[in-house]
Amino acid sequence: SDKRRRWRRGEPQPLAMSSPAALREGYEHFDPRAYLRNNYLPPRADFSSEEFVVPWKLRCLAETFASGEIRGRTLIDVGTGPTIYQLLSACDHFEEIVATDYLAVNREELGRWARGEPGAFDWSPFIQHVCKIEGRGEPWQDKERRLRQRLGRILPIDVHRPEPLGTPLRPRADALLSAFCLEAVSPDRAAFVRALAHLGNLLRPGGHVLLLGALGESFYLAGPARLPVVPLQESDVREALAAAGFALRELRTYAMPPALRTGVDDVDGVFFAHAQKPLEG
Ligand SMILES: Nc1ncnc2c1ncn2[C@@H]1O[C@@H](CSCCNC[C@@H]2Cc3ccc([N+](=O)[O-])cc3CN2)[C@@H](O)[C@H]1O
Repeated sequence: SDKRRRWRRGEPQPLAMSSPAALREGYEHFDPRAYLRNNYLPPRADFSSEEFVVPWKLRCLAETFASGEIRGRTLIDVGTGPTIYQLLSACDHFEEIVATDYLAVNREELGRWARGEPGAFDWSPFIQHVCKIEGRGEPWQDKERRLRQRLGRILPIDVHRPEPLGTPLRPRADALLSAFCLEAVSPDRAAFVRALAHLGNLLRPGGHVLLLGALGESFYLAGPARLPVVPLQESDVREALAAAGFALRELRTYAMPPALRTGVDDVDGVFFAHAQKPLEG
């Protein structure tokens, strides 16, 4: 794409902020409610057909956890942001879900939902859809209650640090999930690979990695904030996982339909990767 050619030629990107310091400054203006509105209300939160992006994302996760292979004591979610949809299928298989985010405003938004406080974002359409596709006839309120019970720590994180939590996570997590975070906080592909390698320190050998992310995205809006994103292709994701020492199990991609290209970003598509940290790691 011309975005990529511009990026490859090193031409100045519109509003690109090429350093971690500039990115940090950009995130000072991140508005969680605007971000939720942009991505988790209609038209993107359209559950009427599997061809829409939210059902596609939820199905990737539901199908991956359905086998029961991915389970254990702790799953850590990296760059949770203000969203919990990505944890709905995971929460059946782990005693504790550790949520993390760089911004206090996002950790506070998560806390409001976890405590069932008024004014928290309404995730019930997502919970109802996940219960439907998991096909166990589970009342959505049961799923909501279980995630709230298992959503334990909500911690600050910075993926640019070798120890993203500031101190080593002990015991290390049995699984790690990250949705739309790394490409949105890395100035370039090399930083994306380094961040991915840092996440490896949080995971036990043999642990599973589940990544959801944007393809071909160069910016996104979150209220007053306009954040730069490193545009990734499927091959970049494969190479980054290998470079970070993970063994790829499955990679699926989704092309964003015109109806969902709403101007809140310039996403071309979405990827879902399931990988594993080698046992001898
Ligand atoms: N240094 C850092 N370390 C860790 N987390 C950090 C750091 N800096 C910021 N953060 C944290 O990471 C951020 C995660 S939100 C990033 C948004 N990614 C782009 C956005 C997402 C999205 C969602 C859904 C769909 N779709 O089609 O369904 C498309 C798209 C494409 N646009 C934010 O929570 C920030 O607080």
